[in-house]
Amino acid sequence: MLNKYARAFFTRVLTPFAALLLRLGVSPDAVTLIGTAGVMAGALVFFPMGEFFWGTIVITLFVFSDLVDGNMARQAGISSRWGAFLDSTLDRVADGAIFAGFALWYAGRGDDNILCAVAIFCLASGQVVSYTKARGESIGLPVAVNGLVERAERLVISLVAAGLAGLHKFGVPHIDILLPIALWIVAVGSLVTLIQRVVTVRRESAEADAASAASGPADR
Ligand SMILES: CCCCCCCC/C=C\CCCCCCCC(=O)OC[C@H](COP(=O)(O)O[C@@H]1[C@H](O)[C@H](OP(=O)(O)O)[C@@H](O)[C@H](O)[C@H]1O)OC(=O)CCCCCCC/C=C\CCCCCCCC
Ligand SMILES: Nc1ccn([C@@H]2O[C@H](COP(=O)(O)O)[C@@H](O)[C@H]2O)c(=O)n1
Ligand SMILES: [Mg+2]
Ligand SMILES: [Mg+2]
Repeated sequence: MLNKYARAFFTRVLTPFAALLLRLGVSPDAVTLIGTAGVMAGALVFFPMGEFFWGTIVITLFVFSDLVDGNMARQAGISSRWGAFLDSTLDRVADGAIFAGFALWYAGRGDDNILCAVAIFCLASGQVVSYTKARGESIGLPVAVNGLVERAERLVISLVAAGLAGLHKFGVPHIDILLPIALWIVAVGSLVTLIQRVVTVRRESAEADAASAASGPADR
């Protein structure tokens, strides 16, 4: 949903910045790599220490690089298969670091085995949700469904909650409850999304197999 409705807005806002980076000689690949490194540092340095406010600030500074890199590539007319591969692959790395950061907190000083497990479930299910689309498309299916909770939703729900939960350290009472709530929402939402995508791929592959059986040998 966010990908559909918010992308156009962010494209307008980020286009001048993307143009500036191109004029400075920065490449889209460099933005992809630096953005991922920044997200990883924010998540894996701050979250395991329970510094959710500062971790979220650092991650937010870098996570928008994922919208800037493609914008730069399109403006410069240098969108490439390699760029698409690098972008998607490093998305998985960045997402893994964010939910690993939460899991490490709950495995350590956060001391909550259930929330640690929920964070690990968010990590794994998010990766599988993205994989369903990538694998479905690689076998020639349209995978014409995005589902309830795509990557943008996973990030916005968990990062907004983490940033606000971090205000607990500044004296805001009870606000830390937002992070567990967000993790549960992302976990359940990712499971629903996974089921939506698997059902779609199952239907599309049955249709494609039936069509190729009618016209010749199956191509798998
Ligand atoms: C005192 C208050 C303190 C609180 C501090 C809060 C600070 C702000 C907190 C959070 C901000 C979070 C922003 C997160 C922005 C995410 C942007 C982003 O990178 O989105 C990526 C997304 C997808 O990009 P791609 O097409 O490159 O990726 C594809 C995708 O990953 C597919 O995965 P799948 O969906 O299938 O699982 C893969 O299949 C594919 O391979 C891959 O290529 O981009 C978008 O979706 C574009 C839309 C972005 C919308 C961002 C909205 C941000 C909105 C609000 C944030 C600010 C809110 C502030 C609230 C403050 C509260 C007080
Ligand atoms: N280093 C890069 C990064 C991205 N691309 C191209 O942009 C597409 C992704 O667009 P986003 O707005 O989601 O970043 C991607 O599929 C590539 O075509 C690139 O070429 N090089
Ligand atoms: Mg990108
Ligand atoms: Mg991306």
